[in-house]
Amino acid sequence: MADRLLLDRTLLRRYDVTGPRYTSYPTAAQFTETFDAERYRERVAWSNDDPIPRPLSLYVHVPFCRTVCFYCACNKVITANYRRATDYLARLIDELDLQAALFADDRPVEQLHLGGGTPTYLTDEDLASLIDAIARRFPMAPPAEREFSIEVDPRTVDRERIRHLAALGFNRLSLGVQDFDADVQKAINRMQGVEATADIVEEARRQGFRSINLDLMYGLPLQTPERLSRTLDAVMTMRPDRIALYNYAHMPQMFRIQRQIPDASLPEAETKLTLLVEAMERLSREGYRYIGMDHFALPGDELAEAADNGTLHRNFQGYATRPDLDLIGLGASSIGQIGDSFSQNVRDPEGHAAAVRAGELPVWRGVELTADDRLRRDVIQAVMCRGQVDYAAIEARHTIDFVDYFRDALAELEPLVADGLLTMGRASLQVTEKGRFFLRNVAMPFDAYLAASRAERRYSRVI
Ligand SMILES: C=Cc1c2[nH]c(c1C)Cc1[nH]c(c(CCC(=O)O)c1C)Cc1[nH]c(c(C)c1CCC(=O)O)Cc1[nH]c(c(C)c1C=C)C2
Ligand SMILES: C[C@H]1O[C@@H](n2cnc3c(N)ncnc32)[C@H](O)[C@@H]1O
Ligand code: MET
Ligand code: SF4
Repeated sequence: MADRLLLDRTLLRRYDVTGPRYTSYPTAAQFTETFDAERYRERVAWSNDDPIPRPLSLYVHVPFCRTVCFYCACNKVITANYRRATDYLARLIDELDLQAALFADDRPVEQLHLGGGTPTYLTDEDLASLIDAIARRFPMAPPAEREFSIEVDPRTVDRERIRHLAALGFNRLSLGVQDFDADVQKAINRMQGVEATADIVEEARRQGFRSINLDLMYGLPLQTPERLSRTLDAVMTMRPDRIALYNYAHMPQMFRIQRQIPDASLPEAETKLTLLVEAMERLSREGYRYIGMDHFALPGDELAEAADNGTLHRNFQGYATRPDLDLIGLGASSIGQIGDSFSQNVRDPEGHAAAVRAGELPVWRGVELTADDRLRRDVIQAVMCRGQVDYAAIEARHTIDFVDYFRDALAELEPLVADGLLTMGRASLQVTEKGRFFLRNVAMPFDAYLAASRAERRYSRVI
């Protein structure tokens, strides 16, 4: 790998257009209500009939938080009333009953992810009963084959709680940090000490967690290159296996709470570029590999190895190392993927509760992939995960003539070739070192839905 990052500010400006993040294709914007609970049940039945039963991945959404962070774009409910969590947990168990009845019993749970909101809003006892409820209804893969991860708000846990999470079988952690500067923290309503965070990372290491991720953000109010640099000093003392560095998407018309962040407190476009470039250069100097999009990993981490081996995959959690698990989404707003279909639950906990109480799956919307969707998904995955598209491989899987089918897309990519972001041969296209930072710009011409959704301007910018 090049020891110097080829991040070019001119190119960053030129390619800062709006676009999806391709955690799925089609993206959630293409989900419709014609895909309902009935269709979901049908898809699960088909998936049970596959000759090789696919193992399962479970995502459980826990929407509660004690306090609100002003930047937050997640689906969450801020409450100090723990009864809401108790009630929600009971409804999750109702939903587990409905789901477990659909799946054949030769399909073990190999992956479990608790996300939010704040899963650690739940007490140790309630987290234990949630895991227990899952294990009573689904066969669990043997411990060595399990990947159990949880999003942890460091402000809600201590060393003892980390030991408890390890005892429950969790082997991966993702910690929210964002920025350690006190002024930035005040501006985002998230006070969080370096030492408490470092303690948690240390305890997680001691407990043998396989991978520890820290979430950081750039473009936050009052953030300066100096402040972000000091945050990175602190982060480097912890040396997490993975780092997610998200671009703060400020969309106050869509996320009301962001109105607490005055526009004037946000860094200007040029400063934001400096924040990104300097942070990326720093992470690179510190030995982190750039995986793609917002993700970095230390060499040794499974994500970095998958990137090297070309076995990386993209899913709703970002990048992943395993393909071909069927994903069951549980809880409000969660997304599932069964074979060639996606589905999403209703967004609000009340709607979720009403459905499962009535004995109905809380499916809100979804999509079944057409042959064209599957083809384009394959190409977009190749771009996002390997930075390379081998035409013959795609042709073999989808019986098309690549150059003929994607004539328009390839023409749209010509300017990117001219800018040195990719090379195009007769048999393949290849993203260059310089182009790695613009994966979604390379993927976008292959997206058949983009023209329409772009008109609605619903996506955040690349930088
Ligand atoms: C972990 C929580 C997050 C979820 N999404 C995001 C976070 C941090 C980030 C995010 N999601 C959206 C945007 C804006 C535009 C973009 O980059 O695509 C950002 C920064 C899209 C979005 N998320 C929700 C809504 C209503 C929208 C806009 C409409 C759309 O594009 O479909 C709410 C929402 N976010 C998350 C979930 C599970 C959820 C509820 C359905 C996760
Ligand atoms: C799950 C992670 O998503 C990130 N996150 C939360 N809200 C936003 C936003 N508006 N823009 C970008 N990233 C965000 C935080 O880093 C959090 O830890
Ligand atoms: N709520 C947790 C935190 O902020 C996890 C990331 S945000 C969904 O730390
Ligand atoms: S960032 Fe995490 S803790 Fe903060 S409001 Fe969003 S979900 Fe809750």
